[in-house]
Order: sequence, then structure tokens, then C-alpha cells
Amino acid sequence: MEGTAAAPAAGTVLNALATGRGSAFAIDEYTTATVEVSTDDESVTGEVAGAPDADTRLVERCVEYVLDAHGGAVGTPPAVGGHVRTESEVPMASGLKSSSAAANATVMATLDALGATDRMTREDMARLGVMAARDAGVTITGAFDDASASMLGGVTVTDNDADDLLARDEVDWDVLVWTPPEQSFSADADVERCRQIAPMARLVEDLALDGAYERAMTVNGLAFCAALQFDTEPLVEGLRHVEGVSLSGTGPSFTAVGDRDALEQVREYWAERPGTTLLTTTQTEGTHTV
Ligand SMILES: Nc1ncnc2c1ncn2[C@@H]1O[C@H](COP(=O)(O)OP(=O)(O)O)[C@@H](O)[C@H]1O
Ligand SMILES: O=C(O)C1=C[C@@H](OP(=O)(O)O)[C@@H](O)[C@H](O)C1
Repeated sequence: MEGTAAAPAAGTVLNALATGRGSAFAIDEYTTATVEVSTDDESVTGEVAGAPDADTRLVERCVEYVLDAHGGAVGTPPAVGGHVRTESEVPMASGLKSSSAAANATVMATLDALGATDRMTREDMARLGVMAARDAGVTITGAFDDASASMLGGVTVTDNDADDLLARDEVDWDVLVWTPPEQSFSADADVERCRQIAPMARLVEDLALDGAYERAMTVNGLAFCAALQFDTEPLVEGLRHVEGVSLSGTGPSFTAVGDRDALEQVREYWAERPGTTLLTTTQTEGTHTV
């Protein structure tokens, strides 16, 4: 029994490391998971296409959680083990929510393999991936902001302490992403410095809950570049042409949002920097079976 699902990456409106409240928006770049479940082999294994040394504990834990909850729900005999393989357009540990996309795709693909996608709401599928991310140690707050944006599509605002969805909205932006060649694992972020800018994070939250996402993400970008010691110059370059520009997550990627012509101009600055630039769009459908 095999199932496949694709989950979008996301960019940041509000990084949750300061207050536990975060906001993110889905973008049209995907991680795909294919899961084969077994009724006799109890092992759960994982692989990442093109990255033989990648840490597969997150996606294996996702398969285990779904099998525990629903392995016996549909077929007899029950599914007791499985193998997951992910393929990704999303660079790992670059601030573009590769972990949330991998978890969401794996949870939904496992349910698909069991013929059980109607047994959980999509919000709860995202919560299961968050539990797995906490177990695997790849997150600070659980990152329900990123997980919910990737699972539901559009923009979400969340309370990551309670895994509570405070708001969801749909936006239609072009999105420019600059990804420097370095990696920055969320689990290694300087949380103490982030907490010191909590008053700014609360302002960003108010703006996001009022629907002023672009202004919100720009304030987020200035505040978190300061806290996490990233260069603010990419933000200043972006603000010449668009209203929304930020460091994404704990970096090192930056995103800018607006219309295509303006983003083409920003791309000229960002393309001078090491790494890659990508023009994409927001995504409203969220995670889906393939
Ligand atoms: N395609 C994938 N397949 C399996 N696990 C993945 C995949 N992408 C990311 N991960 C997991 O997520 C971790 C990176 O998470 P994180 O540091 O939060 O980066 P990001 O900001 O991209 O989410 C990786 O070490 C790995 O455990
Ligand atoms: O681990 C976490 O709790 C978080 C990591 C950050 O994202 P990245 O994983 O993209 O760095 C941040 O934006 C998010 O709000 C919470």
C-alpha cells in the first residue's frame, strides 16, 4: 500500500522565537513524500532523495505517529511499519520551512497509503507533524505557524505554545526568495536574543492580525536581522521597490513580496549576492495528495 503527498514551503511574516506567536505564508515550491506501509515488517525507515546523509528521524516519527493512530483503522491485518522517501525543491535549513513541508507531506502520504485521509482534519495532520518535529529536536517552538501555513495554504497566524490557529487568510502575491549558500538550523538559533525583541514581535503580531502582512513582515525582518545578527542591507534594497521584505525564519533566506515588476527590480540587487534567487508565488491550496 503506497501513498504520496506534496506540501508547500513557506516564508515568514512573524518569527515565533520571540513570543511563541508566529505567522507564515505558503509558497509554490514543494516537498513530496511517498510512503509504503507494511503489514508484516515493523520497521520504519526513511530516505531523502539526493541526500544520503540527511537526518530522517522527523519523517520516520511522522510515519510512526500515523501508524499508531490509524494503522489498524482500515485494513486487516493492520499496517505496522513503513518506508518514507522525500524529494524536495526546498533547500534544507534555509528558513523556508523544509521541515514543516517534509512532515506535512509525510503525514498525509501515510494516511493516503492507509486509505485514511478522511480520518483527520488537516489542522490535526499539521499538529501531528509538529509533535514529530518536537520529538526529532528540529524545532524550538514546534513551529505550528509554518506547519499550518504549509498544510492549509495562504497566510496563518498561530500561538505555537498551544498549537492554536488564530487566523488564516488568502493572499495573492508574487514572491522573490534569495537563498545564500549557508545553512542555519532552527534548533541552533539564539533564542535568548530573540526574546529580547518581544515588544517588536508583539507589534508584528498586531499588524498581522489586522491583515497588514507586508508591513508586519518588514518590521519582523528588521527586528530579527538585528537579533540573529544578519545583514539588514537586503531589506533596504527590497524596500526601494516593495513594502514586504523579511528574513525568513531563522535565515539565511530572505523573501520579498509584491508584484512581479517590482520583484524583478529587487532581484537585480539580490542576484549580485552569493547563492540563488527564485521568483515564485503564494500558494493557497496547502498540502495535497498526488
Ligand atoms: N526533505 C526532507 N526529508 C526529511 N527530513 C527533512 C527534509 N527537509 C528537512 N528535513 C528535516 O528538517 C531539518 C531542518 O529543519 P530546520 O532547521 O527547521 O530548517 P527549515 O527552516 O528548512 O525548516 C532537517 O535536519 C531534517 O531533519
Ligand atoms: O523552530 C521554531 O520553532 C521556529 C523556527 C523558525 O523557522 P525556520 O525553521 O524556518 O528557521 C521560525 O520562523 C518559526 O516561527 C519557529
